[in-house]
Amino acid sequence: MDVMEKPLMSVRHFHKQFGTGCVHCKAGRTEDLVGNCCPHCGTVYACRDLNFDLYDGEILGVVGESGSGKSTMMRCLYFDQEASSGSATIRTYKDGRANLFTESSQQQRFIRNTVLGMVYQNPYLGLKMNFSSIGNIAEKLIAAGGRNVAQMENRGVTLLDRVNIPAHRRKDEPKTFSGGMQQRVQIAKALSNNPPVLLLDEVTTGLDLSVQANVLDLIKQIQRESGVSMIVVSHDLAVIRMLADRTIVMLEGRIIEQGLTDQIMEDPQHPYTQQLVYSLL
Ligand SMILES: Nc1ncnc2c1ncn2[C@@H]1O[C@H](COP(=O)(O)OP(=O)(O)OP(=O)(O)O)[C@@H](O)[C@H]1O
Repeated sequence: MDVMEKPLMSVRHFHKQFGTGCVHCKAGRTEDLVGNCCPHCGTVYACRDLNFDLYDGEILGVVGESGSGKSTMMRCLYFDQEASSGSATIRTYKDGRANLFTESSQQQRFIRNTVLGMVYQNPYLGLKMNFSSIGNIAEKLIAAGGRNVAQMENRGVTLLDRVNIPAHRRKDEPKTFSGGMQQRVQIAKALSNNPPVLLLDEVTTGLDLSVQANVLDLIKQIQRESGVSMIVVSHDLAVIRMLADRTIVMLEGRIIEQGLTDQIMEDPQHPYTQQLVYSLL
């Protein structure tokens, strides 16, 4: 990555809270909260003033303990939840001039179908379990305006082959697949419209170690071959170390450290990051 290049995606002052806040916590200042929560009104400040960039062809890792706000950030970036404030822009969408968070729901649907791909930890969120695998891919292609059945079928075959789903299982429903296979179908579906940005939220959590390694290898290989930029969330620093060029460390809704993954591994600055890194040794 050239540090002078223009980011593909930029997130600025992104904030997400659950609850309206009260006189004690209105500003969401750290000193008024217990962890990420106001002890007076119970408002949760899940993401606070997050600022980061994603560059072309890079994998950006987001690591942090359970409850640090990682999934909330991903859900807001994919419009599953509404951001409370802040902005997200993507250079390939309206020349990077539109705040994705404030676009109309129709435009957000368009962005989901053409600019972003999402792979959830829970494949039930990303797949229609009663559709065939190839049908899941066709669904996404149709949502983005695809109408030519033969072309969609070809695309589905190519993608399922790409993620190593055997040809004779293309017509099978993902509910009959193993966890690793379901994640691979999700990845194929997320890639179907060649989005410039892929979001992956704890995609290997809960899988056996060998299956996990297989999915991680696939992600790395896809990134190398297609050059798609990715944001990869995991509570597991080992996963992030394996995948990410740069890493963001989150704690209680805030970014406490960010930089090159190698640098963070070799010289963690924040005591929480130090703890994470030392626990790997
Ligand atoms: N719908 C909700 N209503 C209230 N609080 C919520 C809601 N969703 C998430 N939170 C809170 O927001 C904070 C961040 O949760 P989030 O799921 O983003 O964390 P995480 O880092 O992804 O952890 P995990 O990996 O365990 O999901 C937590 O304190 C959580 O309890």
